Amino acid sequence: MFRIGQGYDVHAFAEERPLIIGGVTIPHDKGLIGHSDADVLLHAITDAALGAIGEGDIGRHFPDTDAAFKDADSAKLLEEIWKVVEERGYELGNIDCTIIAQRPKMAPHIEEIRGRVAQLLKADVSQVNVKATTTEKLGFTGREEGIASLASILLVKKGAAL
Ligand SMILES: Nc1ccn([C@@H]2O[C@H](COP(=O)(O)O)[C@@H](O)[C@H]2O)c(=O)n1
Ligand SMILES: C[C@@]1(CO)OP(=O)(O)OP(=O)(O)OC[C@H]1O
Repeated sequence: MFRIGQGYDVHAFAEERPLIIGGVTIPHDKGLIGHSDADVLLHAITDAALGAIGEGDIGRHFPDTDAAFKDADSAKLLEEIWKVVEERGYELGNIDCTIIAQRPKMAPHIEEIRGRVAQLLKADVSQVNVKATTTEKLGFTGREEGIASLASILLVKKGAAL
C-alpha cells in the first residue's frame, strides 16, 4: 500500500547559466551546469520517485550520453516518470525536500517551488514541503561551488483505505 523513496543530487555552478530549482528560475549571478537544465531539486525528486517504484535512477531512464536529453527541461523528465508512478497505481502521500545552498537565499522562492512541485506531482501543496539550509560555509556547497538537494517521498496506492 505504501512505497518510500529517497533522492540526492548535486550540480556545479557555472557562469552564464540560468539557475533553475524546482522548475522555477531564480535570479542569481550564476547557474547550475549539467547535460540537462541541471534542476538539482527536480532530479532529486525524480530519483526519489524512481526509488519508490523500484526503477533505478534518472540516469538509467535519461542517460547523459543521449543527445535527446541535452538541455532537457527536467520538469518534463519528472512528468514522464510520474506517469509511470500513476500507471503503477500510486499517488503522492507526501514529499519532503531540502535544498542545500549557501546562496542564493531560497526563502523568497520556496512557496513558488512548492506550488510547481505539487503541480508536477498532481498533488495539493499541503502534501509538499520544500526547505533550504546552508552548510555554514563548509564544504563544496559552503564554498558556493554547487548546490545539492535531497528528497524523501511516500507513495500511496490509489483508493487505499488509510
Ligand atoms: N540558501 C538558503 C539557505 C537557508 N535558507 C533559510 O535560512 C535558514 C537558516 O539557514 P541555516 O543554514 O543557518 O540553517 C534556513 O532554515 C532557511 O529557512 C534560505 O532561505 N536559503
Ligand atoms: C538529467 C540528465 C540527462 O540530461 O543529465 P544531467 O543534467 O547531467 O543530470 P544528472 O543529475 O547528472 O543525471 C541525469 C542525467 O542523465
